[in-house]
Amino acid sequence: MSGTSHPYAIEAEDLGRKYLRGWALRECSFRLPAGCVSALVGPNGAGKSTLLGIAARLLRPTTGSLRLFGKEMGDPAALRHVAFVDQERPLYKRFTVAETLRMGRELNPRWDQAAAERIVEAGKVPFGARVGTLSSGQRTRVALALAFAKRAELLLLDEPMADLDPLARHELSALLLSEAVERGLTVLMSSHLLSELEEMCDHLVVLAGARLRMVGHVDELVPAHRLVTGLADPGPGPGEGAGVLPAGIAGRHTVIESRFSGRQFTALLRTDTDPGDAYESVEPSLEEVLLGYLRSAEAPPLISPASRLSAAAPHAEGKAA
Ligand SMILES: Nc1ncnc2c1ncn2[C@@H]1O[C@H](COP(=O)(O)OP(=O)(O)OP(=O)(O)O)[C@@H](O)[C@H]1O
Repeated sequence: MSGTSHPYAIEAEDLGRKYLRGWALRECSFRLPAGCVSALVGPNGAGKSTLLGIAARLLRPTTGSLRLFGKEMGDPAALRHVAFVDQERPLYKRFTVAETLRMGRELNPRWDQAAAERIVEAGKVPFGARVGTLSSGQRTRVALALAFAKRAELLLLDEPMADLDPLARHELSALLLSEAVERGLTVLMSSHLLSELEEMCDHLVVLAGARLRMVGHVDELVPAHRLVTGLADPGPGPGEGAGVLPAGIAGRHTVIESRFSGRQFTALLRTDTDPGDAYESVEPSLEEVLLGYLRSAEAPPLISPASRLSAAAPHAEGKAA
């Protein structure tokens, strides 16, 4: 069972991190409900590791604040709830696997040695091997064993599956899901493998160009869209392209993305009304929605009502704008 009864694992308010080259993360405000398994998605350089690093308190934000289970980041109690698996898997290379687990046991009062050993054994990683001699997938497994055995309520995982083989991915994602259900564990994991995320995650945080593009439960995000095809209106003049979106589409719905092929258009719309019989309209897949938001930087972001800081919540109401 979760040791905290707070409804939100993460509440980020105007969170930003600036480097000399520019913003790595900017104006990031959202909240992540406790108990969800959330995919952190976005292109290379979008700001995913930066967000995870701030949440793990390895990076200081330049702007804004972040609460973990209602506790401000400066509160040492906040960090007890969190385990982080860094993209680089920083482990002591000279330690053996057994020594690494012993270190975990000594540093963490809620340490679950049996869980750590199970995860290591399932990958046939020798306990006597030095970490520096392990393959990258084996090191990932040891890092995940440390994170799981800490018995944290929030797991922050930076590309946890990237160097695991398909069997290990399957096994460890099943473990994540069962822990999430049994212990009310919250997971925020970055990945580029959408197919893998679709099976595992019930929630999405999408970043592009350092800004939030989409946040919410998959069940809320996908049905808020329609993928519409139909005949385009003629373009404004010769040489201006094949056509434009019909006024009934462009004027009545939020167009996330549109494409033209001959006289046909295909548009991803954010809408709760049917575009009408003149068009063919289907619910898009998660991948179609995600790619639409990632390709169209100018499309307005979608932060679901439950993921907005301004939504009704006893502790957040005072801060809502
Ligand atoms: N220490 C740093 N100094 C300067 N710029 C940095 C630093 N760390 C990150 N950045 C920049 O911040 C931006 C966001 O980087 P970040 O690592 O958060 O992206 P990411 O979404 O995790 O990317 P990837 O999918 O490639 O891992 C990038 O443009 C990156 O170059």
